[in-house]
Amino acid sequence: MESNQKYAFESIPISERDMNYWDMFATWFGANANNGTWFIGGVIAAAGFFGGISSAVIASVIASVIAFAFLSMVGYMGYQTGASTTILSRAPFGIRGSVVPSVINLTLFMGWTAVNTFIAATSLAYLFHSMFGWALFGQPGGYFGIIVGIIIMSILHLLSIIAGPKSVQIIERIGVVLVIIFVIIEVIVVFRDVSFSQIAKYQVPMKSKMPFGVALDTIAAAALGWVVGGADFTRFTSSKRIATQAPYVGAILGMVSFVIIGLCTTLSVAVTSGVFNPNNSDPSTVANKLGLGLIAMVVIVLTSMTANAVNIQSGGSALNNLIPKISLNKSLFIVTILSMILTLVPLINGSFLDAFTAFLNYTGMFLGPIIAILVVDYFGLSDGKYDLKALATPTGKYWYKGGINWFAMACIAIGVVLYIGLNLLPIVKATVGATFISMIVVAIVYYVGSKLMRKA
Ligand SMILES: O=c1cc[nH]c(=O)[nH]1
Repeated sequence: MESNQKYAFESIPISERDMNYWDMFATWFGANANNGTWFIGGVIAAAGFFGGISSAVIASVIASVIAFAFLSMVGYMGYQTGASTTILSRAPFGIRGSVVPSVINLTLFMGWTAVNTFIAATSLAYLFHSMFGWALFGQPGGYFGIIVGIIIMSILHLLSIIAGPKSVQIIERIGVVLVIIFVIIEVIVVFRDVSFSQIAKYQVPMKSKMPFGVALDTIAAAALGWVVGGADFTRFTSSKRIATQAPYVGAILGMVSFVIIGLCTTLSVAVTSGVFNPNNSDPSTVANKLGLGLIAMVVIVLTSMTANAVNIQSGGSALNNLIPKISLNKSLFIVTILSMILTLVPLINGSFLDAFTAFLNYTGMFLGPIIAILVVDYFGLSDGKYDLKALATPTGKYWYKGGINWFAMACIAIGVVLYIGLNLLPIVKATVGATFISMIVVAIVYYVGSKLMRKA
């Protein structure tokens, strides 16, 4: 425990770190191979094809190769210091200023937990419909099945975090093997009905076409959403390779494979029904339309558990930084319950796709600048070393002015304004997207500005 009462935090000593290579691979594969990614694959299927290759696949490979390089970097920071991402954010943003990235992390991870839970609950509602004849969501009386689904998923989430990081570790170890087996079965079923060439030849209707840069931004937002949880897990690892390589490989494979599954299943429905509707990209609806039944529903529930175990642990770590008095295990419990309540929002809001798109924009806008600042501060301005005592010491070097580094805050604001502005330019939307450009600009401004201020 790095002590200074109010701002004390736990740095995991090397002797207590027990996450091996497979754990890290499974954690990040399981995190990314999830319902949300599947849904995104279906949505960005609208980007069409480029030279016979799906633009969604190209976008997912490019964006995840770039974005997950930051997961490795943040992973390295966690391994070196034994501290969580939000604790590390005290160095660039200030001990009090770290409240900003912590609140963003907390809302982000609770939001993702809600997204994955909602999709899984929709699947359970389909099962209840076929088993007990309960109405589906969208039909009169359809709230009952989905609410029961949300409660069941939340109980499963509580079980998966019951022993804190230890039970998350067990869930990932077992869950990922099951996910891989079921997904293989599912892919076989999809390609029994529709051939690969039928999918590859499918022309997305002009009115539904998604520009390439938007597809890139969508994957970037999803991938960067994991980056801010990186150190929360690698602080339990004992080698550089486990902390950097395993998350990178696992995350890319999980993300790209589930984008491909979402893409293929959504396009299969479009090929067989003649109607392309990204609103119906959610795995439950698609699986049901393709007659995948029980297998798909099991995959959806399992992937929701493996992804949400990671979401809840990262959300819990953020809450822990905000209110250090609450233990990590209590924080996990609170985050699970709050996420369950948040899952009810799409029931009121009406369109799940609209709520999800707005949420992705929120995450893309804030995460790019925060991650750029975190990484530049550690590797560029601090030579890859933080003073752990000072991270918990008011009056120390991470206290800045009143506990806040206002320059880092201004850089977040620059990044957000830039992201919004770039999104207004059709050329950016059609090509590189706004996320990575705003990250590069923020990184340069923060690096140069900080150097100049240190000299002055
Ligand atoms: O893509 C993401 C990022 C964070 N959490 C998720 O569930 N999905």
